[in-house]
Amino acid sequence: MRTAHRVTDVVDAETPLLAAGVPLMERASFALALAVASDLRARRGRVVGARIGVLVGGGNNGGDALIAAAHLARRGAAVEIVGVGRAMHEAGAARARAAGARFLDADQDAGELAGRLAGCAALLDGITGIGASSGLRGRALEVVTALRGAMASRPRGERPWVVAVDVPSGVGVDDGALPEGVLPADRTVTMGTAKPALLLPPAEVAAGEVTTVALGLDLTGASHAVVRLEAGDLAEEWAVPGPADHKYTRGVLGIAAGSDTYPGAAVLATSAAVRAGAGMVRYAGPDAAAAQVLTRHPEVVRGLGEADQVGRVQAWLLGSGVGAGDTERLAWLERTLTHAVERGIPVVADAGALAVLPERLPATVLLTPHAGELAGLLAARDPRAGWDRARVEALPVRALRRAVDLTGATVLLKGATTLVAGPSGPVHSQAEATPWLGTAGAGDVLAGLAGMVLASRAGDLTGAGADPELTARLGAVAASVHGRAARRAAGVEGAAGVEASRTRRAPAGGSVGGPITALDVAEALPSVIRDLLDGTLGG
Ligand SMILES: NC(=O)C1=CN([C@@H]2O[C@H](COP(=O)(O)OP(=O)(O)OC[C@H]3O[C@@H](n4cnc5c(N)ncnc54)[C@H](OP(=O)(O)O)[C@@H]3O)[C@@H](O)[C@H]2O)[C@@H](O)CC1
Ligand SMILES: Nc1ncnc2c1ncn2[C@@H]1O[C@H](COP(=O)(O)OP(=O)(O)O)[C@@H](O)[C@H]1O
Ligand SMILES: [K+]
Repeated sequence: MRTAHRVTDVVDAETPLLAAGVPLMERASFALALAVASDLRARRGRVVGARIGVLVGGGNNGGDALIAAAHLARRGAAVEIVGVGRAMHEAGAARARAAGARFLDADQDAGELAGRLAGCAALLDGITGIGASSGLRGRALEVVTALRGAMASRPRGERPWVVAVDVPSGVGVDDGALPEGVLPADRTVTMGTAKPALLLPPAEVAAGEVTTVALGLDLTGASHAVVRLEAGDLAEEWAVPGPADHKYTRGVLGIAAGSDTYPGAAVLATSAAVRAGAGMVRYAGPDAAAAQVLTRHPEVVRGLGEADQVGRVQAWLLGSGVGAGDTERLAWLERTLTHAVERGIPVVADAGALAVLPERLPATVLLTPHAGELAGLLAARDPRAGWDRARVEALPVRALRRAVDLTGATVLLKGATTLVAGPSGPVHSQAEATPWLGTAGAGDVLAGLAGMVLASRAGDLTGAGADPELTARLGAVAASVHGRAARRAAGVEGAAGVEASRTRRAPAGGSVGGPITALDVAEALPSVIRDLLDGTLGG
């Protein structure tokens, strides 16, 4: 599991150590210099003679960069420092100067400065860290903007290797905002613990590979702001049948997906559920879609009539492939959702079901909108806040939290990185998918998979002693398994592929994969789940 902590928690953990004289900045900057040296050795063979540009702001983030610059200069690098803040960490600057680093004229034309920096072997971004709010300004913004332009005009292989100090300067450290003028890093060396922006869209793409420096911070009392589940965590949450289990104890999922207009959604959602190991699927939908489901999956049981006539289920998937004009189906979904909520049955509410939500929902209802659907939901409930798709994409965590507050439900926001949060607990951020997954019907597969995961753990989700944060965690499990199945189907494999998905770059030396259909994703589920449980799945 990868985790990130909020700025206030990091500051609270640093304060007693600093008061006790623990040299946190020494540790941070030494580790930073080591990381830069090791990247330089890997990329160009040696540190000696390498030209390293260092962008320095006025606070301690600049201090980290300056002391690291001193270490690198002592190892023979040709270090060039550019101050872009109103002040400069004095002790750090003195050490860098004493070690032989050169200070470039900070007032020279930004374009000329940028041209010079763009020719460096490596660049350190030490402008701002956790002490600044989102968005660079002033001279810092001017220099970074010019630098981005200068770097973009060079061939990829001739651009400097960019290392961000703690976070890429200018990101929204806690909310993951990515304003204009952030220098995208190849690596971020983060101090003490990862910061939320390093795991959250849209800022995470600017972080590159993340290296965490252990500073000895005591964060045991601090809650995780962001959690990213890894393969071992998924295996722990996955329900594995034992000898005493049978189809009913393994979980029966009711699926009300598909319509005469979109019958395919029924096939995709049921395929995902049965392939992911549902004890049983009861399909409650129109005749034509049911016929297609049963042709493909004879093991599916048809459920007719109202919710209480369909037969017992441990969870429902409602709404995939039901359009806004399908009033009769929508009314049925609304009645079934009410029925399920009254009985404490977990529900995945997807697509059409998002249009018939009651005012308040329990956390055991998992809403699965994409950004457009979430914008619609927020615009309806929070009309004065001006939510639209672009705003949801720019501030996805804020949008997600707002939707949770307004509904009481657990919300899963689909995207290249999928976010899940409930009324309590962290934001889960899963980035295992491949862009090949952006294909029609992929969401129906996720909905069926998520429904099956909830059905298989229904006993833990409801009743006395149930963990109120489990729905969100299981939503994250489904999103991660869905993304991994997409990668397997597309032929993008390995932990390097996970990292490449997150940073939106091609995996080093690996395959970028190829096209897939939504059904391919469902079909890849059994082998991915098997490998997950065998412990052979990386990342
Ligand atoms: N404490 C320690 O010992 C340890 C601290 N550590 C390190 O310290 C970092 C935190 O340092 P911090 O608290 O000094 O704040 P920091 O991130 O440098 O930002 C403040 C500076 O930014 C400037 N600035 C602000 N907004 C801006 C903007 N929009 N655009 C441009 N500039 C802007 C602001 O300028 P001003 O507003 O004064 O003009 C001020 O100069 C942390 O991330 C980690 O790297 C680690 O080494 C562990 C030990
Ligand atoms: N660029 C991307 N990278 C990774 N995953 C993506 C990308 N674009 C979309 N996805 C995933 O594909 C699925 C699309 O779902 P959705 O938008 O509901 O499509 P549909 O309604 O056609 O099923 C979601 O799980 C989403 O996370
Ligand atoms: K920084």
